[in-house]
Amino acid sequence: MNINVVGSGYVGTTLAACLADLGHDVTAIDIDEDVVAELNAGRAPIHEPGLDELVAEHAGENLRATTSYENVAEADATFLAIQTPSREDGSIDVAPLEAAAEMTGDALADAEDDHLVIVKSTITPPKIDAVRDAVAEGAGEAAGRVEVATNPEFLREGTAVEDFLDPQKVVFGTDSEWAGAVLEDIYAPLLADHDAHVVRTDPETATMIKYANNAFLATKISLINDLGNVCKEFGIDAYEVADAIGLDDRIGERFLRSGVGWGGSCFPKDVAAIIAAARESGYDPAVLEAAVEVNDRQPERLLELFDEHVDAEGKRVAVLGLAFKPGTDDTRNSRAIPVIEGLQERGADVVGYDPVATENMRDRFPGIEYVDSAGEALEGASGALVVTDWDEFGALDEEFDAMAEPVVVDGRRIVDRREGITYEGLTW
Ligand SMILES: NC(=O)c1ccc[n+]([C@@H]2O[C@H](COP(=O)([O-])OP(=O)(O)OC[C@H]3O[C@@H](n4cnc5c(N)ncnc54)[C@H](O)[C@@H]3O)[C@@H](O)[C@H]2O)c1
Ligand SMILES: O=c1ccn([C@@H]2O[C@H](COP(=O)(O)OP(=O)(O)O[C@H]3O[C@H](CO)[C@@H](O)[C@H](O)[C@H]3O)[C@@H](O)[C@H]2O)c(=O)[nH]1
Repeated sequence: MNINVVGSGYVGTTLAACLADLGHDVTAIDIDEDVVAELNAGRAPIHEPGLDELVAEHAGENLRATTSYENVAEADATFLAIQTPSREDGSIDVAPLEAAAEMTGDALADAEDDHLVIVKSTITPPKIDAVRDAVAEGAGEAAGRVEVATNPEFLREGTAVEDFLDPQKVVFGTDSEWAGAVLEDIYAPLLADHDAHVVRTDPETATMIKYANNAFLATKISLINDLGNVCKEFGIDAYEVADAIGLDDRIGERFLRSGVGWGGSCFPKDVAAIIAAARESGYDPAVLEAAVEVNDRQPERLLELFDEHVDAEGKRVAVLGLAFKPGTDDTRNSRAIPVIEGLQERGADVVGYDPVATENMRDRFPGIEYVDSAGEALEGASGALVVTDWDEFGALDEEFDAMAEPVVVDGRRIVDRREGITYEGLTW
């Protein structure tokens, strides 16, 4: 099929490259000229394992990028994978998505053929009408049928390609059999090879499934963090407890790693958005509000543990890990942000290290020192705070010997306790 993907960020690039890999003819549209140039040069504009290879394989063949909406109508369907950032009150800002929807609609004004516009972005159920209106405004009385569907995305950063190509479930939110059939056709090459569950529902329910999914997982982590904090009070290892409760398959072993909390572009934004949407409708989701509160407290707890060992004022302090999780260069809502802020408030000279996320963090904190290895960060440091569970931190050993004060406060249980360092885990 001939498919457009509007927006070439984390989701859009993965989607475009994977659809090309499934044999579709894909046009990626982005307003950012640099992103378009990267894609056309055969490089992924973001760091994601396996993505560079897919883009390199398909660019110039069945994957091309452009800043123009001119040929949108030539495709069978257009995915919208545009950012939906948080506003001050936690609700999502759909203005960029609406703008893209309107531009897509404009491009469909003269369309003779039917065209399905598919919202990949994460939006709360009440916002779907805004996208429908924006598309309809542009498309007007197009000769062909133009409809809006939702198809939320469940990929995780760091394993995006793998998750997209081997999903546990795909969710089709459609208003008509025709729209459902278009989505079935798009996903047919993928579903032929994988026994993923296919959930067929209406557009609003589909987006609620996405929010419920993320809210549940984020709350699961906050719950294990809350329990982990209790464990720490009692001198009990929260990981031993988590491993044991995870054996109960009603609980499940995954997403039970306690530590400095959840960050990233999705959990914080999505939990805030569903809370804001619920409140707007008159309901206060108390458990979700508590999940956010626990999450906000974890970085402060990490810093308080650090205070017990080191007076950071005027000292060089290492922050190991800047990305919100390993495997990505994404620093959006990384727990490293409140940790660095807390260290700065304490008057520390912060030195940060991350294998891939330095440049993104530099935009947020241009004034701190960044180094090229964990060893360099530890050299002369009075303490280290571990924020991201990159495997390489687990292999650190004699690097700790070069520290001025060998204190390690580990927010991810990745560093091994060893002789010569004072080791403190957040919940163990
Ligand atoms: N990042 C994830 O892991 C993930 C996973 C599932 C769902 N989501 C959701 O998917 C959506 C996109 O997230 P993302 O992380 O890929 O965002 P992103 O910010 O990385 O990418 C958005 C892209 O859209 C482009 N863009 C903005 N306006 C445009 C326009 N009018 N026309 C063309 N391009 C335009 C931007 O230049 C940017 O490249 C969000 O709603 C997010 O919540 C994200
Ligand atoms: O046991 C755990 C698991 C995760 N995390 C943290 O939780 C955050 C999110 O991790 P993860 O879910 O692996 O990454 P994301 O890429 O943010 O993926 C989530 O958000 C995406 C965007 O909506 C969804 O598509 C995915 O299904 C959902 O897992 C990170 O800060 C992790 O460090 C923990 O603290 N403990």
